[in-house]
Amino acid sequence: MNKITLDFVKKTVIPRKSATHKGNYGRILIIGGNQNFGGAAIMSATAAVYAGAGLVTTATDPMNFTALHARLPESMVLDFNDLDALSTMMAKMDVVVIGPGLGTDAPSEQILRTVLNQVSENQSIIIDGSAITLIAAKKLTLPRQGHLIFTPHQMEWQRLSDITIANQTDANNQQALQKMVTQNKNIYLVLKSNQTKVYLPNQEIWVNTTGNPGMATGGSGDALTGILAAFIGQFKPLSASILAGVYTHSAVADQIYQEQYVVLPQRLSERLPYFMHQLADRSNQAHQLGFHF
Ligand SMILES: NC(=O)C1=CN([C@@H]2O[C@H](COP(=O)(O)OP(=O)(O)OC[C@H]3O[C@@H](n4cnc5c(N)ncnc54)[C@H](O)[C@@H]3O)[C@@H](O)[C@H]2O)[C@@H](O)CC1
Ligand SMILES: Nc1ncnc2c1ncn2[C@@H]1O[C@H](COP(=O)(O)OP(=O)(O)O)[C@@H](O)[C@H]1O
Ligand SMILES: [Mg+2]
Repeated sequence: MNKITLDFVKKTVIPRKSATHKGNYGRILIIGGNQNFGGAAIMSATAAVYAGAGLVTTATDPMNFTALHARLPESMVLDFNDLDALSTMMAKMDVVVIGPGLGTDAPSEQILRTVLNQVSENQSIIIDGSAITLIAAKKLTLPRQGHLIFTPHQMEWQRLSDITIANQTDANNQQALQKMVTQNKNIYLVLKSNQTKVYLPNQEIWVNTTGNPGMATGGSGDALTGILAAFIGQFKPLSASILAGVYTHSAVADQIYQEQYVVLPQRLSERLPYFMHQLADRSNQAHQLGFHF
């Protein structure tokens, strides 16, 4: 089993080049946040912005526009009920997150179907939360094109794979993935738990080495989706960006957990730019990230 370590992550999160602009660091679309779960979309978008995404647009229920603008003016907004506008926007995006707080009612399903139908070859789609629950419940067909990154927690993976949590062994999980590969051969599985594992299309399995129970609070997974989107939009190759994102999310949480009983996702996002600065700091030969601020 491969372990995601700090040295590995430092090879992926590299210093920025001078002759670049926001268009070089990923156009990200976050789709989620219905009238009950607006916070999920806001936490995902916040993490994406703080993890360095070049441009972030949040497609959500208009009820959330004011809160989102007030908390995160860096994000543009779109009414996710306007399916034509959503389709047009999808076509311009490098990375799409669908699911945080999307909900599972009929309008949510229409939004998800619209998005799955629009995925193009070079896009990466992070499929989380309600989107996973809906794909499982409605047996939706996966897009043939694009890179699909599923980020279920164990219960969501149970719904999608039909494997009970107790039986989610590597062998069983790989078998379920093989069935999904008949629909799309570029499927990545980030199976979240107290010991998150990442299953790559080349059959490698990577286990995360960071994380703590302070993260067991609503919104931690929403923040992960934003970090993954931002990393995929900025760094290469795709597999390394996913692994680095998983590590960074929990490594920042570990720093907070040294001082705080619970790791609030908003606090986690605030620290991302500091942590990434340290990761990319080539003068820091000691490879130590035990700083406090
Ligand atoms: N502030 C917000 O707006 C929030 C919205 N959320 C959204 O709410 C929707 C429903 O997601 P939920 O995950 O809350 O509900 P789910 O019903 O999908 O899953 C939660 C259930 O799974 C069980 N479970 C078993 N193993 C687990 C594991 N390893 N990690 C987490 N749960 C595990 C839990 O005990 C619980 O019964 C999603 O769209 C999600 O994005 C959540 O992210 C919470 C915060
Ligand atoms: N006890 C724990 N130890 C380590 N990581 C945890 C623990 N509990 C939760 N996490 C992490 O927090 C995140 C929770 O994701 P998720 O359940 O989707 O949250 P939400 O949907 O509320 O945002 C995952 O990244 C998971 O690995
Ligand atoms: Mg979740």
